[in-house]
Amino acid sequence: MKKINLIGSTGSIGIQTLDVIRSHPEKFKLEALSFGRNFEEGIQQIEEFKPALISVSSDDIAGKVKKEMTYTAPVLYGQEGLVEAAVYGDADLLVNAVMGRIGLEPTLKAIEAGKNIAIANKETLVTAGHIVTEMSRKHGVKLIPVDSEHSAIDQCLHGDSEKEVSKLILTASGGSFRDLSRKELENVTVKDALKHPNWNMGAKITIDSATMMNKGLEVIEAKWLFNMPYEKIDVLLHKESIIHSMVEYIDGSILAHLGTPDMRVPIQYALSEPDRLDLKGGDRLKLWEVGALHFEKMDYDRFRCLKMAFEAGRAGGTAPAVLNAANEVAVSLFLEGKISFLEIETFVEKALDSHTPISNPSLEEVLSADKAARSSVLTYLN
Ligand SMILES: NC(=O)C1=CN([C@@H]2O[C@H](COP(=O)(O)OP(=O)(O)OC[C@H]3O[C@@H](n4cnc5c(N)ncnc54)[C@H](OP(=O)(O)O)[C@@H]3O)[C@@H](O)[C@H]2O)C=CC1
Ligand SMILES: CC(=O)[C@@H](O)[C@H](O)COP(=O)(O)O
Ligand SMILES: [Mn+2]
Repeated sequence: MKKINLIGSTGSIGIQTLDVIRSHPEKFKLEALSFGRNFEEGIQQIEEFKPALISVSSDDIAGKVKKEMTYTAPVLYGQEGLVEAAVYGDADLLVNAVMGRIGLEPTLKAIEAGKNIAIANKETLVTAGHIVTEMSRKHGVKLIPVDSEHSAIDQCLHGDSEKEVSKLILTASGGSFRDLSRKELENVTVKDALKHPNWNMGAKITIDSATMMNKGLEVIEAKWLFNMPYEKIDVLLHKESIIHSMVEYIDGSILAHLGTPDMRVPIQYALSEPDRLDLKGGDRLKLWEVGALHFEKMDYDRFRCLKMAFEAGRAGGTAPAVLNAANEVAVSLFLEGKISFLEIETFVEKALDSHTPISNPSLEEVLSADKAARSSVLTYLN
């Protein structure tokens, strides 16, 4: 029986993680659970899974939970509570399904506590990949990808040596606006941006897919998860999201991972690897129904966020933390209707232009670059 701590339980990845746990009660047990503000979803999860520790974003939500729950367990809140939920008890695995850089501290603390990490929270690896990977090596814990592309690559690699790999090929759907020109992007709405063609995900990552920043963050995530130089990471436009990613070997062979766009597949694999379990429910891929798969070379002028992410990744040091922090703030401003879609990339570009990266930064230097980038983006509003 694998014991699991889950942070971000009420989000898209969190809910699907609980679905996997629910469908294999003989394999998985939920120990601790953390969510933010979604009380309705959270209280149902608490009553169903009866975790031994709960954490929420604030004191007022914690009060509501304590009043409503029908058994006794500690209910913590805030950043401290989030960390406590991540490191709780003798869980074997932390599933990090929170959105954004807030996932960094619980990840580091869980690594120190010797927990393997199933990581959906890509912002953590983008912000401080060098620290997270170094600490996981030091403490002998595994970083198991949940992101569909990285799970696909992990499954293709199957432990193969880096030396035999010539390229990791990340596929990109193109997001909600893939067929629009840059001119047409000037007036797109939040509502339209939130309509991803293939995946049903949280709001922030759906906007990241539309700007192609998601793929940029994934390039940096791949660099850290697979210890690959940027020269060996490529992105290919593939509008069907059927091939989740590929690995090209030095002899020219390419291995690809295919499946329906269903995040329960990589989530379940991250929980059970190296074993595979039945996927209960969900469609099987019927290639005769799909008919044809399409591929296009990436246009870096059209998708400038992807270009910026490659540049920030290559610059290294604190640059990826600034890219991520500026993007988190810009996306939330867009979702609040305060800036236009194209201003997301303009704001991120400005934050990167005004930042001089520090190489091999400490955690404090990373967090201070992150904080400064968040404040500077707000000043671009006026
Ligand atoms: N969705 C997907 O299919 C994929 C997502 N990812 C990555 O996984 C991560 C999660 O994405 P997704 O599930 O879409 O995001 P969602 O926005 O759907 O969910 C985010 C979760 O984090 C919780 N949360 C937010 N703030 C806090 C806080 N202060 N304390 C505790 N919990 C908090 C939210 O709680 P609440 O809602 O209760 O406030 C929610 O449970 C992201 O990094 C994303 O890039 C990667 C691949 C695919
Ligand atoms: C499901 C998942 O992993 C997302 O990151 C997805 O890949 C988004 O798709 P695109 O960024 O390719 O549009
Ligand atoms: Mn992905």
